[in-house]
Amino acid sequence: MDTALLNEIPSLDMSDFVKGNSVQKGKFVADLGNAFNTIGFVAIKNHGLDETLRAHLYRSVQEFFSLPEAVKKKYEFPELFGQRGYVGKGKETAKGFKAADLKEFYHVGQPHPTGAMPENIFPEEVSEFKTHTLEVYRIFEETGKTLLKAIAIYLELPEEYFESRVAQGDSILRALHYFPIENPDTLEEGAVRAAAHGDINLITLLMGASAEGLEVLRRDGQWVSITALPDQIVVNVGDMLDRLTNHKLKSTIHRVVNPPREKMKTSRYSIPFFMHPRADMDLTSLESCVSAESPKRYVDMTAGQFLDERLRELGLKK
Ligand SMILES: O=C(O)CCC(=O)C(=O)O
Ligand SMILES: [Fe+2]
Repeated sequence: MDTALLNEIPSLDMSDFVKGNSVQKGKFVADLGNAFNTIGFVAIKNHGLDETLRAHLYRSVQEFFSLPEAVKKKYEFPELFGQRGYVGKGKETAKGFKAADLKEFYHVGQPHPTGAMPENIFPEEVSEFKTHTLEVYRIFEETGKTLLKAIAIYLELPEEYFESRVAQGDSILRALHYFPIENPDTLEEGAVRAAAHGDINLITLLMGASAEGLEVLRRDGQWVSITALPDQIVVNVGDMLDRLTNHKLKSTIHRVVNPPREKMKTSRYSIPFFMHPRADMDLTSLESCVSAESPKRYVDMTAGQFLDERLRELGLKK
């Protein structure tokens, strides 16, 4: 299967890996690796997050973003570099862009941090925000670990390779609100919901959003729209896994475009989970991924050093 130029991302069933026989498991590993080696994105079903919890989480998230600005700002702490709590409109600008993204978001991180990461902050006005976000965090941490096992096998590493590196890692659940665009004529030049970017982390797990808009940059330069079906999540490679594998697994550029004019005044909600390792994980490219045809591309760094660099580029850290 040549997945490089598909109009859609490949769709896989995680139960083939978790409960399947060795043939099904092997096929899952090969398909996942092949997709990550080409388009960098897959859709996954039987991922562990049930529909009721997803709906509840969206309800809590929408309730939070509907609060008055002054209340939301109580949860904004610039000294945490946007790593916990609320990050207001106009605060994050994609690497290499001038106009800030048209979004606001809320970050819930590792409930049991080991390194320098701060404790979580929860809004007291939304009674179930904490339980819903932490429950989804816990589930996606497990789903992420399962997928990293498949990735380890694909890379011919021990299946448990990532386990110690992501244990109590710095993953983040990001609840995003792309607010209504009241007057498209006064938008700053080039301002979009999320400008083209690669994710920082190892892998990203994205449950179905409330509206379309997500696009992925295919290797031939074409933007392809993707929508997760209700029973699927979208999973993509982030820059850290790209570095570790010397670009064998590809962190694919993606963006969220503004809606057509007649839908400008509607909100879009989306909730990605960014699977991060612990800050001390060494991202030096694996020797098996470096060769004469594929020379080493990246400077050696730990995950913590790389995150720090990226937070500065995003304008979240001075
Ligand atoms: O909102 C989406 O669908 C994607 C968001 C995204 O790419 C990100 O926050 O990194
Ligand atoms: Fe992203």
